[in-house]
Amino acid sequence: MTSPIHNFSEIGKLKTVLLKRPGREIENFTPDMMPRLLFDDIPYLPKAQEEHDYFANTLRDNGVEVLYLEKLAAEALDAGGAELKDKFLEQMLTESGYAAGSTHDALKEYLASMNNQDMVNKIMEGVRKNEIDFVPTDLQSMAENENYEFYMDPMPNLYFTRDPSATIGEGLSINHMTFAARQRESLFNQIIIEHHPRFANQGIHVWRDRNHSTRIEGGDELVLNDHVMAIGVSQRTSADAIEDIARNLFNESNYDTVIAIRIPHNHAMMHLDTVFTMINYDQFTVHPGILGEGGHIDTYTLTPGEGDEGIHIQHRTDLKQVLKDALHLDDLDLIPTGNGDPIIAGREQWNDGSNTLAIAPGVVVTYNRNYVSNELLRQHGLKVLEVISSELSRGRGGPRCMSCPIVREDLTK
Ligand SMILES: NC(=O)NCCC[C@H](N)C(=O)O
Repeated sequence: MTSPIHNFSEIGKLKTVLLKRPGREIENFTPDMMPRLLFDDIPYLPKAQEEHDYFANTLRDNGVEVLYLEKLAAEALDAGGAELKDKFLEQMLTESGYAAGSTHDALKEYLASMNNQDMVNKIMEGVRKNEIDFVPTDLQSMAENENYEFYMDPMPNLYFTRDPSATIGEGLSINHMTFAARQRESLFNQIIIEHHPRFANQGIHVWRDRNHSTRIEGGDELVLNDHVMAIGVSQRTSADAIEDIARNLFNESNYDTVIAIRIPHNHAMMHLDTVFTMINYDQFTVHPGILGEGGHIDTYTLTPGEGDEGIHIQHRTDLKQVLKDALHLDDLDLIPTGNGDPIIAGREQWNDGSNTLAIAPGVVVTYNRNYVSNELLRQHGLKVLEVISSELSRGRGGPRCMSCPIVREDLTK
């Protein structure tokens, strides 16, 4: 049986990818909600959709099948029938703060009356109070949220499909994410894997599910090859979650090495892939701002062994040598974002200059606005496909963040 998920590298020719076309959720909020929703500005939706379609078409033009999260979620619900729709709604409402009570009942009636696609879109874009003709009588609505406009918040970060789940080999992690603004997102991934005809009952391994208190996000999970991963210890991914997934991978898959890389814990660099990506067999982008004196950074290589609960950990700080050893390479090209200039590097990293999506070894998709980093990539021999990025970048994510690979061809060397 061919697995519907097959992803053994960061750079193998991309065959199928999961995207989310930005919808009303990216403009259904006010400036004072932005920090909590992890946005830095209010995007202009028609332009963001145009840019996203350009991104999707760039992938299609290069032989990639594009799947859409919102469509798969509705199809999964169609496949699961009335029972699944009810179960999903109960879970979504509970995770939105309404486990029971009159507001729960009104929201459930409102959402359940829609067809599955409309319901999925509505949940994603958020439910405002003025949409439902109902006067709440429960204490939560009366005493806590009286002046708040929303019953259910929008989920504007959904177009960063990289993060709520991450494909690894012929399986995936379905992630418990850090901030409330994103925690409901992975429920869509869960119903797709469990109920969509393309994925359900196909023996897909879930290396780690979303029912955890410890945190991990896909932007930190890099599949370097068919047995080595790199995972960021970051604002969004905790060390205990890395140990947990490493243990599961060591026990249940061919993965035998996880390199945990500690990066600064801040909004601009919230995931490892905002500062470090693999783009060819022996080439990586790296933001100079994560490297200390002499190019050092804390790395912890986890392998099966006799340490804590069967894991051996080696601490080293020479990133280049750590990668060369793990990938059995004689040399390695670490390409600095912004060509190492501190002002350009800081500026371009902010707009995802390090966040490249490799669609084949040495072929990358990047934002056009990062022209210094793009030119440098070309000088280092890469083929760079630029996509437009004025509105999409306001959410603080680039081409890798906006894509979840489902199938990549295996590497040939
Ligand atoms: N992999 C990524 O780095 N994704 C970007 C996520 C941006 C989003 N606004 C967030 O803060 O979660």
